[in-house]
Amino acid sequence: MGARADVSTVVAWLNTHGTTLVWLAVVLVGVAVLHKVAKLLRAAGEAARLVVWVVKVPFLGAWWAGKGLWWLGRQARRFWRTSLGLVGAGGLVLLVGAPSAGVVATVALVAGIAAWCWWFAWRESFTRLVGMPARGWWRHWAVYAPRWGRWMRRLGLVVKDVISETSEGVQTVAAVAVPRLVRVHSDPWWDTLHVALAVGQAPEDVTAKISHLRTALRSDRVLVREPAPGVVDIAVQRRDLLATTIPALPIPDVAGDQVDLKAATIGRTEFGEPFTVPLLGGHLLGAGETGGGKSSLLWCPIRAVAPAVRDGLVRLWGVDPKVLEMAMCRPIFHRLGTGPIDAHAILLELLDLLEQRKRELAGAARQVTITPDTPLELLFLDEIGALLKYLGTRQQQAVLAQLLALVQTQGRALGFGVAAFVQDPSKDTVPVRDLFPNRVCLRVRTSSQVDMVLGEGMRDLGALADRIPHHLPGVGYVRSEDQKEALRVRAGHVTDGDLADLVSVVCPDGQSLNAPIPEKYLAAARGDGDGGGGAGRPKLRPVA
Ligand SMILES: Nc1ncnc2c1ncn2[C@@H]1O[C@H](COP(=O)(O)OP(=O)(O)OP(=O)(O)O)[C@@H](O)[C@H]1O
Repeated sequence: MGARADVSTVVAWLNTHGTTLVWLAVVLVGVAVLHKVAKLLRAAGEAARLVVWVVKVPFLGAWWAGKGLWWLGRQARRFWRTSLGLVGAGGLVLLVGAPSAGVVATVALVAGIAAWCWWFAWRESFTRLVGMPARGWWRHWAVYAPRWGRWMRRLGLVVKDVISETSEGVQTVAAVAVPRLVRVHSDPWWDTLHVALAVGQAPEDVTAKISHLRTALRSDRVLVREPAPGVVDIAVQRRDLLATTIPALPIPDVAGDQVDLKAATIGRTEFGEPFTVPLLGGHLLGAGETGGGKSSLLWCPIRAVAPAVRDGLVRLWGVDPKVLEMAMCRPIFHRLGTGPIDAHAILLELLDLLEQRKRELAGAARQVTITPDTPLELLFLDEIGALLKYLGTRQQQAVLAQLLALVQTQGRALGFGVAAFVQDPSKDTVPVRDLFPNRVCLRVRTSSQVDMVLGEGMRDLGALADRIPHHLPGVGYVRSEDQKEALRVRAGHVTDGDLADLVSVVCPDGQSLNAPIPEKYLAAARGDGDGGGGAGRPKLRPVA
């Protein structure tokens, strides 16, 4: 009775839940089937991937091989000398077989002897054709290339392709481009690194790192130039060409009309080239503290044009408040003065000549031709600061500055030039400073004085005139109208003997070219004349 009741209970339960059980079973079987199918598919996928790889590998191999060949081709083209050498050597080995050690040693010995003979007999051509390229190649690969990437990264001279950047500043960088060191040119004094900039860089980025480059390259002097768009030359000084005194250059043994008045050679640049200054068509300002060597900037240009002075194509006018310097060569000066009254009188006379030349040339020419009738009138002002700031009254100084500015602004095309020298180059001392297109900054006291002389930012570009040591008088930096960066230069050292030579060349028969300043101009300068015929020009009161 009890057992029958149990069975009927189970049947009743099954009647109620049978469908559910069937569905459960179906689901379980479904899951099992799916699991099986998934396993089968995975196995098939792996097999398929394998098939894909089997097909892909040859293509990938071909792709990488092609890429490698392309890279090799580019390297072979870039380093064509090395490539040709390797091909030649390889061809030789193929033709005659590998040489024995004895043959290699003999060839090396013969080549060494031949090179030595070449060097001994024709040093210049050997240096140019063998020495410098070999040194450049060696320094490229042994010195610069191994460190190049590291230096560029540390100096921040790389360009990053930033894909994204989080708010915390974390960047995702796809690639880093480093400026390419293309070639190194090397001579005994300088290495010049030709660098191709990366896209995203400007030459100014490199210029801004000059100080850092000096530290990295362990060099006293680094210059950056832009020979072509996207390319910079970084010149690294290895030895200083200006470390030893340069004797005064010989006075040119030529006729006066052969003298180049637009480029008088007065010394040497840091690259061993002639250091020239334009005397016709340009005014020159030389600044430097006491003992800086300003006298060489005075005498070297005069020595350079001495034959033209002798032949009457150049006339020298001088004002020297210190008296001693120019008096050494009084006979070669057309006029020579010492104080503000003399300076004033000389400027009045020059302005009269200038007016006269203006009248003669008006309508006939825009530029004077230098002849004995219309010579180059060169005015030298030693210690212009004394004339414009320290001597005389404020009014006298102001008038002198005004007259000088007139000569400077109107005289260039008419054949009038001014060369002035000063210890303190501030505007306060030399208000006409900006009227000198050519400037030389010898050793100065402060870094700000460098920019005063050479122009804004020139010290940052490497013109460290405030760091010129005391044992290098005559060394300075020059910036002329057509140069962006300042060049380091040294003027020749002019001794008393050289000055005596100068006088004997300019006045061979012993006759002096010097004449006193005409009284009418002196009277005008003192305030008791009519200004030398220069109506309307400012007059000076007598010096107290
Ligand atoms: N180019 C040069 N090379 C080597 N020595 C030089 C050169 N120029 C000048 N000197 C020497 O340096 C010293 C100072 O030179 P210099 O008298 O020209 O200085 P300075 O700038 O005119 O000074 P100051 O303003 O006090 O007259 C002198 O002994 C001179 O012989």
